[in-house]
Amino acid sequence: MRGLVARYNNATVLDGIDLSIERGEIVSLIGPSGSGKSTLLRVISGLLPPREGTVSLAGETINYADRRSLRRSRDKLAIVFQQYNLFGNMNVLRNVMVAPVTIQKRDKKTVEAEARALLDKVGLGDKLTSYPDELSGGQQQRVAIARALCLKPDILLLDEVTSALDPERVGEVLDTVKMLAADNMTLLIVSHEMGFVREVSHRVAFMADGKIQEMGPPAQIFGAPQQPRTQAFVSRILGH
Ligand SMILES: Nc1ncnc2c1ncn2[C@@H]1O[C@H](COP(=O)(O)OP(=O)(O)OP(=O)(O)O)[C@@H](O)[C@H]1O
Repeated sequence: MRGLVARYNNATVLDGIDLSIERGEIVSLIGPSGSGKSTLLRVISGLLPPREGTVSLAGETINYADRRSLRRSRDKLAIVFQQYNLFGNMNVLRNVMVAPVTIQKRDKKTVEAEARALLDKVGLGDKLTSYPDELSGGQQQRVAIARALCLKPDILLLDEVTSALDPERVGEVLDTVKMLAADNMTLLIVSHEMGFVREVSHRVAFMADGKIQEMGPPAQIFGAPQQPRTQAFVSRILGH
């Protein structure tokens, strides 16, 4: 990402974001409420077109005004939201299979085998025929993660995936993400779970006022932050 600027109406929410992520790298965005973390994920995934700047994925600059370019980028990146947005009228297996089969036009049998394997992996192999409203929030979120992975993205964007969960359900979803990390998945994570961020990230970016104020390995950001604003933020959260 280079020089990314985003605005809602006239309010500048991203104010020149430069960030590059290597294949297999796990980068987390932290920062105060309203600093633009979720907006950055929305811009990357094409939900909010950038006003300025560029995003390139595996060497190709995404043209957000061009549907074909956007389609190609959507084959390479997937996003999981705080609200899992599963299709209520489809069972778990169908939820995971529908986009690869209908949008990516992949072979149904192959997709089904992959979907079953992914659901097994996230611990839901016995829930294939359940409907979303028969599952807990944590289980639904794990289905949403399996659904995103079934698209075979190069990078997975995770937007506060545990924020809507009861505290006792947070751990199971974080464990699922840790499993992806162990598989060398490329991840861009927005999370308020600082212990998790510290454990799983290769680099952490501290955002405030629509800018990356400081970026470094977790040991730097949490242990020896360089910028006064990072210091203030970290000492406030560690104080809690
Ligand atoms: N749809 C929208 N319309 C107008 N303004 C918006 C919209 N979504 C977000 N904003 C504003 O953009 C700014 C950044 O919001 P964003 O959700 O990216 O912050 P965040 O860092 O993810 O915050 P949080 O940690 O609370 O989720 C905020 O000031 C917010 O009020």
